[in-house]
Amino acid sequence: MRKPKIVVKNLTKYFGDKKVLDNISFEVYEGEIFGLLGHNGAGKTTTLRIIAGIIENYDGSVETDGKIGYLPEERGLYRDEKVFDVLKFFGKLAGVEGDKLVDSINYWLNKLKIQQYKNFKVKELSKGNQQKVQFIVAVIHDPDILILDEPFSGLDVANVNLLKNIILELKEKGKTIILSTHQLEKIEKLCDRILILKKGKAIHYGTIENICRKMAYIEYLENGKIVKKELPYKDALNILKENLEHVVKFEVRYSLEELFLVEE
Ligand SMILES: Nc1ncnc2c1ncn2[C@@H]1O[C@H](COP(=O)(O)OP(=O)(O)OP(=O)(O)O)[C@@H](O)[C@H]1O
Repeated sequence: MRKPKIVVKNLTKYFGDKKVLDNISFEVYEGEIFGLLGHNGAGKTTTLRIIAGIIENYDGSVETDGKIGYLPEERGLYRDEKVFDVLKFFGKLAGVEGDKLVDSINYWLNKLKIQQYKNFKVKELSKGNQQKVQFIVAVIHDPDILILDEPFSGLDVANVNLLKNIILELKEKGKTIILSTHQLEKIEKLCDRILILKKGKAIHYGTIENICRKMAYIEYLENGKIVKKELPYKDALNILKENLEHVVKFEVRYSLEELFLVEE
């Protein structure tokens, strides 16, 4: 049995009269990357803020087991201070001291490829690099559970990949990661399981394979020309059988897109 590190049961949250979370339940296991998906306003940030302990007033129960690191959606750092000093400040706040803190800061600055900005003021950094500093704030105290609200927003492709690899490495180390995004293509290959929120309701919960329609991408030769198609798995399989010697490429894919984008 895998150990749950986050257990959310019947979570309901109102802001005034407005119900923004409606009876949400899910678990996140140790060593798992869990994705919260949904359009703007679906309730992702509210869910993460509750798990992080920032919002305390809600119905239902939320249990976490371990030290938490949190990357908020609204990034906020001391802009006039130097990167190193900001990290030292937040590290101390999170209970890390002395050489251990300095080592941790340097480790993460190198890892995120921003060591050269160590003595720059935060405001002198690009938005993407500021975001990396904020990410370091979330991991500086070596948390067991990492809560990342829209970690990829504002990053270019190279940095999205850099951060993805770091998240995968943290998972390998047994960390539990929950992240939110409204850009499903960013997490399709990253998350072990997902929860799709729609207007405060959980509409799908499980592995991407179970939630999504199984599709296939196929490339085959027809009359000397290459035909490229993405179609339902079963149909692709038929083409594969009929054109076995002409098939160049066959890949199984999962279409989250359709399901995610459907509006009532
Ligand atoms: N402090 C607040 N006071 C009142 N309403 C709020 C507050 N915080 C969030 N809401 C409302 O709750 C709903 C859910 O917001 P939330 O930020 O959780 O969604 P989200 O899925 O994270 O969206 P986004 O991708 O835009 O951040 C929205 O309708 C939002 O306007």
